[in-house]
Amino acid sequence: MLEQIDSPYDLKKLDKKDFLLLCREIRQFLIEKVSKTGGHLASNLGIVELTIALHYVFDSPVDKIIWDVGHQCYVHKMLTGRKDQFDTLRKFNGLSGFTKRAESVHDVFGAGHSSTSISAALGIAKARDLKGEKYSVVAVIGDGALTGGMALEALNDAGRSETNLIVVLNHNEMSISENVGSLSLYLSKLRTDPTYNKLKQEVDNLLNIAPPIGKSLHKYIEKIKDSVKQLVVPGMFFEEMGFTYLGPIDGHDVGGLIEVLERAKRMKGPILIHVVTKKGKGYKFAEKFPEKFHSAAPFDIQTGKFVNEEQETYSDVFGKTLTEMALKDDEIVAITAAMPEGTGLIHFAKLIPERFFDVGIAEQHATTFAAGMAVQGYKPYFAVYSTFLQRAYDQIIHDVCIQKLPVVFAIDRAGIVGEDGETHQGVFDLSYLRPIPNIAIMSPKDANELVEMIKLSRNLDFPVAIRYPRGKAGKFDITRECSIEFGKAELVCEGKEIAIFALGRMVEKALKAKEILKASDLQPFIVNLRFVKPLDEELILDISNKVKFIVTVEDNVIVGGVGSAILELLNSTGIHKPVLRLGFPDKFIEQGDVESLFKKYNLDAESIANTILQKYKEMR
Ligand SMILES: Cc1ncc(C[n+]2csc(CCOP(=O)(O)OP(=O)(O)O)c2C)c(N)n1
Ligand SMILES: CC(=O)[C@@H](O)[C@H](O)COP(=O)(O)O
Ligand SMILES: [Mg+2]
Repeated sequence: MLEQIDSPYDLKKLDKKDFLLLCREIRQFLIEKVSKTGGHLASNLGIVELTIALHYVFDSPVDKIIWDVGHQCYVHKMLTGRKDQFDTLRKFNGLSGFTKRAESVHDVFGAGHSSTSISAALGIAKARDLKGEKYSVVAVIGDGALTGGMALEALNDAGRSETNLIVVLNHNEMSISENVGSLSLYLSKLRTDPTYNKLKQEVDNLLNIAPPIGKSLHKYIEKIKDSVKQLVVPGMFFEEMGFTYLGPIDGHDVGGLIEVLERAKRMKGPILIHVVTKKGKGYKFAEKFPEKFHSAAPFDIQTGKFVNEEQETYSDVFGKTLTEMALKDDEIVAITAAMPEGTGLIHFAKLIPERFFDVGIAEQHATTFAAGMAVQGYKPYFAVYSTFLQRAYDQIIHDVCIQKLPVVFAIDRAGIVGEDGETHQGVFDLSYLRPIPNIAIMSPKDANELVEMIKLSRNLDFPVAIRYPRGKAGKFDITRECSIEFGKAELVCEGKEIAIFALGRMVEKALKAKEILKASDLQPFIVNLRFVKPLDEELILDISNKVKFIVTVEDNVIVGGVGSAILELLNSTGIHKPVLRLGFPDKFIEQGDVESLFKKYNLDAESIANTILQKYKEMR
């Protein structure tokens, strides 16, 4: 079946009875490919039937299908002519793991971050109406993504509009972890309440025989239908927001899905279709552990085991250290915006559930919620990926920093993250945090320093950001006492003529570059900066005065990063020496494995050494 499909048009030629086999083939394909490349397996396994039905009923790219987050778009990519590229999924120069406008006309709106689809869809629908054009606009959003503020803002706006717009809610009761919040409970109630479903079905059936009955009777039945809903499911959230609610629908029955989508296509105004699916469907390990197979590393299909599973990550170091501290310290609270596994806070959640808060995909709310807890004397640690904290910029400024509240931002996935690509690279946090008054920013060179920084942050009574990378951490000692002094850098090796000021994981690369430079008789000073704000001005100026030229190395964009901070410092103190700032250029960094990307952007040890050598030669 799959062989025959290179476009949605091919799908429409299939007999509906063939869909069962097609679904099986698609699942097999996904499991085989993702077991090698890694990727968002569980979400895609769950959305096979829905994607087929969507492409069967709608005419992409004339009709617009907008995927929220975009992590569940693999089947969509397979059906829109990209299945032959799956060996390159998420690789350097390969197929993106998200929707991407540059990749296909069928990817109407690019994504990676959550909860944008309804806003984008409403914008597209309004543009269509202004231009007097005719096509359907469909947003596909998960129940996790629906916990994001933007999705609710968009529902609020769309519901009161007369715009023709279809929102398909893919309800699998999972975000990455179990979904949270009252909306999630409400959806579960809709999904499981048999009385409601039966009554509703009966009324719906009555309505479906509308032609023979008069207009007034039809209206009357509509009214009854509304009252029944009111009676049985108080609130009817979506209908009261102005949407026509259709559902819940079995999301693994292609025929049923096609029927409801066709019906929705003919209806006017904003429609919400509630589709019930199982995350991970069709692969027993993904069904059992959907959170592990959400963003899966390569794995063995037979055993479901991941490659390198045992090694601990920076996130584990953070989670375990904070848990250890919080077991002895009642004031520590931990907050995540739907990332308990990814941030390592799962360790905390298991042992201290009463002081662990998963607020849903709601980074803005999480930040101000942390501020509120700090006002009441708690010490909140909000663990969040660098890229997702971008969402909460005003909350950091307005709610935390202006009030100088002692919230700690544990910024995970800082620097490049690799395969998730440009939407997820954490290369802006230094630049967006540095200008904010009252916040301290630090970054450990290794896992042990991370342990110490977390301990140091406990007694700082102002906002703090600790940034650390994605990935394996190496050995660490959780009992390590804090030997780091606030605002002080570490002189790692003495040298002459050249100074390298490096931050975080770039310290290791600077040290390797120093080894390479030995062959050219160069011996730079190496400074582990530790602090971006405040900078260790004394040490930086002292070393800068001793050398001919200065190099800064960071895994942030150069614009506004720590190199810029040092340049500003030197400038303000009248030291005018050449400063070579190494970091990421002023562009979005593409997907690929982290080491290839470091190489491409001349940030691997060898390239750093070469660039320094070249600069040194130019100066002589
Ligand atoms: C702003 C933002 N925060 C967090 C994430 C991480 N994230 C990606 S997918 C996801 C869960 C989405 O759940 P849902 O929408 O229900 O989709 P499912 O995987 O269940 O199909 C999360 C938390 C993100 N992409 N964007
Ligand atoms: C789609 C999304 O935003 C997450 O699933 C993300 O891809 C997870 O990244 P990690 O694999 O680094 O936890
Ligand atoms: Mg979900």
